[in-house]
Amino acid sequence: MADLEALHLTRRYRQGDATVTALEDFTYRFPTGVTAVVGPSGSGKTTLLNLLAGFDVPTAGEVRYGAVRLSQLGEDARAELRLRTMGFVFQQFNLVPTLTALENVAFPLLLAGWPRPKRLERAREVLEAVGLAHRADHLPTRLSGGEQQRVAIARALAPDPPLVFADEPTGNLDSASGERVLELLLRHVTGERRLILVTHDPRVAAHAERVLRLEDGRLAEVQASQASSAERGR
Ligand SMILES: Nc1ncnc2c1ncn2[C@@H]1O[C@H](COP(=O)(O)OP(=O)(O)OP(=O)(O)O)[C@@H](O)[C@H]1O
Repeated sequence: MADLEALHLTRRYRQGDATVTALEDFTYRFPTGVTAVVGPSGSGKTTLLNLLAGFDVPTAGEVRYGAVRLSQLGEDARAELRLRTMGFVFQQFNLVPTLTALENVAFPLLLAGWPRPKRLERAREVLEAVGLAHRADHLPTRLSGGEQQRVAIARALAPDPPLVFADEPTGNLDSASGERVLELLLRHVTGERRLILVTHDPRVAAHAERVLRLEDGRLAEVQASQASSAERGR
């Protein structure tokens, strides 16, 4: 995948007469592999993710994917770019409650225009990879939290995106389920792929090759972690 770079990224919100600076002058070129983003509550982690994914537009600065400047794309083009290149895993799973596990996983493939037999085949394959082939026909309410998050991961990974964003993916899970979910995500990040992982949990951040620490909306520190690609069998 093309380089991913944030340049002087700044996001301010107006709140009545006051201005809140959620992110200020954030510049970083994201290498391939796993990057964790840590920092206290309110330090700008989710704001950063939303800007990198083009869900939100910066007040100043920009995000570049290779030659593409995200801020020069309209909303539809950003949505299209997300469909083609990005996967998302959130703390709240965000599965569609009226769709089965299989249909949830196949959903982004439907949006991307895959024909039905191909998308069902791929969805089955990815559900199998997260150990949930036997739950394919279940609605999310009939799955445990850990299982729901594994379905969400299968959904994020089904189109084989080169860039995956995960915002506190283990935040709602017990430690055993959290470990399993994390392992599934990490397994995907080979070659030129990137995983950008927001977390409060130092045990989760320890799996990243580098840890970015935000403080008051600023990039306060970039720390190389002990985790290495070799360690993860890449
Ligand atoms: N839509 C908004 N309107 C106004 N202020 C906002 C908005 N979104 C975020 N903020 C403010 O921007 C700052 C950064 O918020 P952000 O959600 O990015 O932090 P975070 O590090 O992800 O926090 P947490 O760990 O609690 O999720 C906070 O002060 C927050 O209150």
